[in-house]
Amino acid sequence: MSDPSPWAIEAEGLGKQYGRGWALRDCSFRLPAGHICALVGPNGAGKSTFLGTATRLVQPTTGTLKLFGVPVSDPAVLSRVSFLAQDKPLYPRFTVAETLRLGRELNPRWDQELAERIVRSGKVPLSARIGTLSGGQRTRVAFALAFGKRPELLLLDEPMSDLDPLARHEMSGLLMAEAAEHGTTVLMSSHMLSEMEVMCDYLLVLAEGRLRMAGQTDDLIPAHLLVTGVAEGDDGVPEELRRQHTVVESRVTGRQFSALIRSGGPLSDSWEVLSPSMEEVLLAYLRSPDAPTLIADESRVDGQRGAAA
Ligand SMILES: Nc1ncnc2c1ncn2[C@@H]1O[C@H](COP(=O)(O)OP(=O)(O)OP(=O)(O)O)[C@@H](O)[C@H]1O
Repeated sequence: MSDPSPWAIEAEGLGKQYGRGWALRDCSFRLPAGHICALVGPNGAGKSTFLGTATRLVQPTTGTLKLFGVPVSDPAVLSRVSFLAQDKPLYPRFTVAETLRLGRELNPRWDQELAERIVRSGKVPLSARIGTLSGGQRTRVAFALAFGKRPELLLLDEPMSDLDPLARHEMSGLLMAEAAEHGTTVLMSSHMLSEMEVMCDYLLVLAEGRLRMAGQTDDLIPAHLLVTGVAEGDDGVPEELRRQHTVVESRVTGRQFSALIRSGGPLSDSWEVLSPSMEEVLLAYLRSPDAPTLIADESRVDGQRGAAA
C-alpha cells in the first residue's frame, strides 16, 4: 500500500491525563518519513505514553495522531508499524522458532531470513524456549520480530538497555542499515545520549509531558553555542549575552561563567565560543525544564507555522 503523506507521524494537541496529572500535554509536531529519530527526556517525561498513543495501547485524552496521514484509530495502519515495548513481551513457553513462525503467520510482509539472521548472529538457538533465555537474548528475539515484520515505522521503547555493548553496536548498525535501505522511519526512546548522537538524525525532546525540542539534529544542534568568559552581573551571565541570545543554561565557576546559548547573532571577541555536541545540548535542556521550546519549522504542524518558537 502506498501513501503520499510525507509525514510518518503527525501529532496535534495530543494529551493524556491520568487522574489530575498530565503524562503528555498539548503535543504537536510532525516527523518526516525516513528519519531515525531519538525520543529523549527524563524519567516520567511522557516518552512511553507517547509511544503508547502511537500503538493504540494508550487512548489520548485530547488531540489527534496520524501515522502516514492515517488516523491511528484506523486498523489499516497497524500492519505498517512495529513496536518494541520496554518490557519486550513474548510468550515464555514458545521456542524461538515458534515465535518467529507466529511473526510469519501474522505479518504478510514477513522477512524470515532477516529475522533468523538477527537471532543466529546472537547464537540464540532456534529450539530454545523464550522463558529460558537471558534478558539480552530475549531482546534480540524481540528485535527479530520487530524487524521481520518489515514495518514502515519502527517504534522502540528503550530498546538497547539490556544488550551487551557488542549486541548494542550490532543492533544500532542494523537499524541504520534498515532505515537507509528500506526508508524505514525509526522513533526510539533512550537515555543513552552518546549512542543516539551516532544513530539519530532527528530529535524529539519531552520534559514533564511537554514537547521541548523537535527537528533535524543538523538544524537544532548547530543553532547552539557554548560560551565562556569573565562572570559579570548578578548571576554571572553578562547582560549583553542575555539581550541578544537565548540562554538555555548557565553556571558560574570562580570568576568565569559558561553558558549554552541559542545564538541570536555575532558574539563578543572577549568570550571563548565552542560548538557543543548533541549530548551537551540535550543535557542542558534536560537540566533546564524552563528553557524556551525549540521546534524547527519543518516539524511544526500547520497551526504552529509562523508562530514564535
Ligand atoms: N497507567 C498510568 N497511570 C497513571 N499514571 C501513569 C500511567 N502511565 C504513566 N503514568 C505517569 O505518566 C507520566 C509519564 O510516564 P511515562 O512512562 O510516559 O514516562 P517516560 O518518559 O517513558 O519515563 P521513563 O524514562 O522512566 O520510562 C509519569 O508521571 C507516570 O507516572
